[in-house]
Amino acid sequence: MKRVAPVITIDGPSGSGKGTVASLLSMRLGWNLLDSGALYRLLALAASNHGIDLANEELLRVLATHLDVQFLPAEAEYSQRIMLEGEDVTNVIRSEYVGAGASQVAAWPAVRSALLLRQHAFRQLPGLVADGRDMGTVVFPDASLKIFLTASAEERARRRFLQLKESDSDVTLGSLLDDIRKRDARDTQRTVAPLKPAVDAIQLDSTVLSIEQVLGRILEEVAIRDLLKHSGGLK
Ligand SMILES: Nc1ncnc2c1ncn2[C@@H]1O[C@H](COP(=O)(O)OP(=O)(O)O)[C@@H](O)[C@H]1O
Ligand SMILES: Nc1ccn([C@H]2C[C@H](O)[C@@H](COP(=O)(O)OP(=O)(O)O)O2)c(=O)n1
Repeated sequence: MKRVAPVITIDGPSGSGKGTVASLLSMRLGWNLLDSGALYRLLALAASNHGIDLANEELLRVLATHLDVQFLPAEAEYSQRIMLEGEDVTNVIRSEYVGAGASQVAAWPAVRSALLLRQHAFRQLPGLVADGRDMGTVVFPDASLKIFLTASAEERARRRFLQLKESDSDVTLGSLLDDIRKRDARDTQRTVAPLKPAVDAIQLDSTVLSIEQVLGRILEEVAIRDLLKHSGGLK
């Protein structure tokens, strides 16, 4: 019988550390990585490039279906290179402007359905680490391990500020806290696939935990579930 690849999901609000931890975890396990938020970010950027209104659900659905994207394996320590229509947009899609657009396009049911198959295609042996908002609730409800990662809004804004201040001299801590609160509200209150912990998720508050401590907690759960039994141990 064909073995189905196991999945670990990491969901949570912006700045909780999902992307960093998912990327490190996928490298430690030697598993594939799905940064689902990048898909929504790419769609928002493509819409802006093609002059498509973020309120036009039908045009966004068509764009999502035909989105020309590539995720190239990490060359640097922990980042994939992300291409849109042949152009490297790895850094461009990380701006708060694109993040806010992503949160808007992500509220449309037709957009979410159009991106579902693409997300399932990342599920390949030996396993997948998937991060986002609805990985454990909607996209991979049968995941072997589900983590819901949080941190206080103030700590998440502080992290984002440290991350963005080098490349964007306009950002302030106050404006980022405001953006984070707006995005939290939109992502948790939408009708389809809202941000919420799966009933079987382990909740981790990273406010006072380091990245290594969060990774350590997740690796403990991986060991408890014996998730590496087919893939030859940690890298
Ligand atoms: N536990 C942590 N403690 C301190 N900084 C963190 C922690 N987790 C992540 N960070 C930093 O916070 C920023 C946002 O993390 P990221 O992984 O992009 O979050 P998310 O994907 O949840 O939005 C990054 O600069 C990252 O290095
Ligand atoms: N599985 C997902 C992933 C992201 N989204 C939406 C909601 C988020 O505000 C945007 C951007 O997601 P992303 O994970 O890249 O954002 P953060 O790194 O957490 O700030 O996309 C979603 O609706 N479902």
